[in-house]
Amino acid sequence: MALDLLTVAPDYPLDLLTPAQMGAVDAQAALAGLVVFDLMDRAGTEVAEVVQTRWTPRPVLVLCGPGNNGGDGWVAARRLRDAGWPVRLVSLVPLSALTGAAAAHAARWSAPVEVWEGAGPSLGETALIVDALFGAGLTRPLPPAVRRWLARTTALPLVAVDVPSGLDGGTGVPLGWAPQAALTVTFHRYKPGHFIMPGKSLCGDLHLIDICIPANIRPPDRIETQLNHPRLWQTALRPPRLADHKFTRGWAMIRAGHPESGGMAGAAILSSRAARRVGAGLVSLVTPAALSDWPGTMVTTKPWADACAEKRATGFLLGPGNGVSPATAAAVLAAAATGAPLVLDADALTSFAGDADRLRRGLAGPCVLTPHEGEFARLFAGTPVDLTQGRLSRARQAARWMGATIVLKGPDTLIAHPDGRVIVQPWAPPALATAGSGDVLAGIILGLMALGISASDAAAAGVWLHAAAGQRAGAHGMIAEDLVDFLPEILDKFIEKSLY
Ligand SMILES: NC(=O)C1=CN([C@@H]2O[C@H](COP(=O)(O)OP(=O)(O)OC[C@H]3O[C@@H](n4cnc5c(N)ncnc54)[C@H](OP(=O)(O)O)[C@@H]3O)[C@@H](O)[C@H]2O)[C@@H](O)CC1
Ligand SMILES: Nc1ncnc2c1ncn2[C@@H]1O[C@H](COP(=O)(O)OP(=O)(O)O)[C@@H](O)[C@H]1O
Ligand SMILES: [K+]
Repeated sequence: MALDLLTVAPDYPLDLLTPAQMGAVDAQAALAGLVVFDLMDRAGTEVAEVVQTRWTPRPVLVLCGPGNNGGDGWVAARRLRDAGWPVRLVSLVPLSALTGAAAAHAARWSAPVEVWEGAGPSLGETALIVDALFGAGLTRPLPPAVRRWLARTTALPLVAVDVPSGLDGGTGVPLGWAPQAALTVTFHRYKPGHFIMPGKSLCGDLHLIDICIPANIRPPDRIETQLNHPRLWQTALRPPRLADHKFTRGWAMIRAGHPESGGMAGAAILSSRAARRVGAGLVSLVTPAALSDWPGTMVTTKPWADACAEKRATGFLLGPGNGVSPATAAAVLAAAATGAPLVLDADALTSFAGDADRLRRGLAGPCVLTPHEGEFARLFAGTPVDLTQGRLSRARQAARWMGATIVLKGPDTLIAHPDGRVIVQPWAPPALATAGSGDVLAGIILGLMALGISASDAAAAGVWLHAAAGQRAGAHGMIAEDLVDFLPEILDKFIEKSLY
């Protein structure tokens, strides 16, 4: 699912349901009188529709599993055959093993059935595979023969029903292995695994189908994972007000590195530009070297302790180009002790590698940590965070343990809050993978927090605005410096107009 990030109100359901929550919704739907046979009919019919929209008629092989995912496959096969497509249907289990709605739909299939044997079916003329083997709630790896067969057919496009079979819909992590889909068609609500790597990549293009389960049928427990959306944070963004002066719009302090201490001053400069562009009233680069940047950026060579003592400071950022050192760690703890909003990135995180508990104990106010995978692994090694888990679980554990918002960056940036909620931002142009783009993100989040926006809103809004700037900058030739220049026009779309 591609998305225009410059759209203020894109239309998609935010809630991501775990397989257990989806199961609970199914059960409640049944209690409410919805018939599984009908839901399956709609699901399989829509799969066939999507296939016909994307491909011209061609020999298709539909693989049906033992459960309801397989049931969807029987319906899709029937619809494609009715539409004149050459369809082969392969059932993983003998038909006598099917139950419920899947068995009922299998009974409506009037053409030959191949039952899986040994190494699996021959491919023959097959030009397209529909994978209706297992759904998002798979709890164990694919049978080895199925895995080997699927691994041999990678040259053919594969349409996954609900998820590529083998992918854990709750985490985005394959249970051992899952095939690469060209297209995944899922039902009622997206699952976390559709958006979290490597699941996001394995699903290919995503289609969400409304199978007419009413929206008021919800799982009994709290939905803890959501897609990012402007409506989560848009009202927190505020225009300049008539009575504002620069100090009411926040004063952000950024610690800049010194080349002699292994630091790179350019990173902090990028952050300062971004913090200013999102509206912080004043931004100071606190630096041991004499830096020059945009004339409106305040540059001071005073000691970091003096910056921390500035009572009017409303936010601190440490890390970009700071150098990994005990001095950086000490500077972080000094800023943290003020209780003012804090953003920690890059070297500020790595300076606590092996000693994350010291950072945890030092945090006294709202804090956002913005690690990429490498920084995350270094910081949380040796903590209770289980680094063998997938990104969603790790980000969630880390935020809970640290008591801070964690922005785990990547093509599927996760914004995890200490209360267990995780916001997923699966849309970001890969051109953002360029040095300095993370420094811009840290500066955006800092600027928003310095304006008085909460850590959770600043992180979610910041990640969106950063990705939108990347999208606006275009696919080619974008450098981190460019991102900052697109922020004004992007903010203009998202912030209500100022009256004065
Ligand atoms: N309302 C909705 O949302 C709707 C949902 N719909 C569809 O339902 C799908 C979910 O269906 P589902 O719960 O039946 O799960 P699914 O994966 O098809 O089968 C589980 C079966 O597989 C078996 N099994 C598991 N692993 C195995 C293995 N490695 N090797 C062998 N067997 C294994 C397992 O056996 P068991 O673990 O009990 O031994 C069980 O029998 C969902 O993805 C969507 O496509 C639609 O119909 C429209 C309405
Ligand atoms: N493949 C990708 N697709 C989308 N966004 C990406 C991708 N790779 C990196 N990004 C984003 O680019 C930024 C890179 O940040 P980071 O790794 O800290 O770079 P730097 O430290 O050089 O500024 C992050 O916001 C990250 O989410
Ligand atoms: K499947």
